[in-house]
Amino acid sequence: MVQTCSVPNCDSKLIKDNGIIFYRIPLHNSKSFERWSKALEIENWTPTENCVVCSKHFQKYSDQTSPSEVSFTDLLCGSVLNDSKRKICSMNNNKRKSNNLDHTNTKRLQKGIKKTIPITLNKYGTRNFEQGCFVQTCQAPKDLPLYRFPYNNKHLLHIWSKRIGLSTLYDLELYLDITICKNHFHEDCYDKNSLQLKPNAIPSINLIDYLGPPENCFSTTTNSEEISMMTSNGDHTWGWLGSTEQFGRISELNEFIEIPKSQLQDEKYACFAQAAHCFIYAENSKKVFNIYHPRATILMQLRYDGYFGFPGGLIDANEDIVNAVNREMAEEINLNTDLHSVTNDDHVISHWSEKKKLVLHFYKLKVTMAELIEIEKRALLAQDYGSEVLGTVRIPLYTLGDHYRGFPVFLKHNFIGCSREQLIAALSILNIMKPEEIKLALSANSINI
Ligand SMILES: O=c1[nH]cnc2c1ncn2[C@H]1C[C@H](O)[C@@H](COP(=O)(O)OP(=O)(O)O)O1
Repeated sequence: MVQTCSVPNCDSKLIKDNGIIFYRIPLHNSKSFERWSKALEIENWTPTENCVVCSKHFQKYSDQTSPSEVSFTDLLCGSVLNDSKRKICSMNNNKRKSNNLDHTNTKRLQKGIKKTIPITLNKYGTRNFEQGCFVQTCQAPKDLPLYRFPYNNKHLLHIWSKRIGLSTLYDLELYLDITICKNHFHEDCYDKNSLQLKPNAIPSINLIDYLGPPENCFSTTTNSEEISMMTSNGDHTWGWLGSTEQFGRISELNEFIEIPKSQLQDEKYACFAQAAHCFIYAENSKKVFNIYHPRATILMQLRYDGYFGFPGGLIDANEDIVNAVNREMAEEINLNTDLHSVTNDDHVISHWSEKKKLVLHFYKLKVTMAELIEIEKRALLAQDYGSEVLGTVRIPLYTLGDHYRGFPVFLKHNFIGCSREQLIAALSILNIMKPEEIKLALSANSINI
């Protein structure tokens, strides 16, 4: 059956070389969809995924020639409307009503967590998606055209995913909510006039996880190994999950640099993603096994990706840093923030990574030993316990007689982001350990035992 334009009384047909371009209806963006319906003066419209609108209904394209291959699934229609030069006929710029975006799916994808999550539906009964570029380090202007993920082509989808730093293929429905902007595609990838993506185009520019030539912007081969990794339910991803997510990748040596306190407000850091974490600790003089001086009791956590880290997380847009770290602690360890919360005065240190385009702030929260035990107990009931957080742990701050087991062994684990640097800095700044003790622990070697 030949695809026809969905607008009543329009008989345009999707036929190669007839000069008409077809656009998918933005079903997943309630704001755009509302504007389209109004502009096309169609009431009670319930189009399906296959419905399209032809270029006759767009001012710019009304008398232009389409590219010979029309791929109407690639260009996100909302972005056409966002561009003031290309407005849909008779469209008026109504004030936008806020819609009910569900950020959870995107966050899960960024984390690498495979989960079945309820999707919010907008008033049309279709899915909302978070408009914007999914590449976490993208600094391109927000109004660039956005492209949907090629979720009808698993091979291509897998390559897109890997190029933008998702190490595995997730539930296809999660990809429906996310888009990548034009900033990541070589100019050969799209038609200069229509901005439609060409078949097999893949992102190759301004990507943290792809450093190859930008010309490598079309998928040409079918790699059977890659295909065997593809799954729509994530069951065969063991060994891959969370291994290379952009922010979560293991850091390179000296990748994180301390930001002097006087420079924390610098414009330079404002465009980076920001996260804040917290060092919860209590003074403790009770000897371990009646032998070892514990110095203090400090909580870290085993994360879903196998790394150790501190409670905390990414700061949402327009969210205050201190509010963010308190919110994250409530989510991750069920901290009662009415009793315990950090303030600006609890700031310990901040770092940044130019490569990850990430700024990491670190705060302290001092409690009594009795309170710390309560915090540990409450953590088992946290919303994120068993998924993002696999448990809180105390750090062994003593060293056994072999000069290796204890704190030196703990430091040999894998730590997320700059949490190892944060731990070492806090121990020293808060006078929990002497610099020479820390140095000794860092240089201790298993050959001694
Ligand atoms: O404890 C930490 N110390 C320093 N950096 C950290 C720590 N934990 C995570 N990170 C880095 C690397 C992460 O990918 C980002 C985001 O943090 P995360 O806690 O995973 O964020 P959400 O809970 O997903 O918001 O910060």
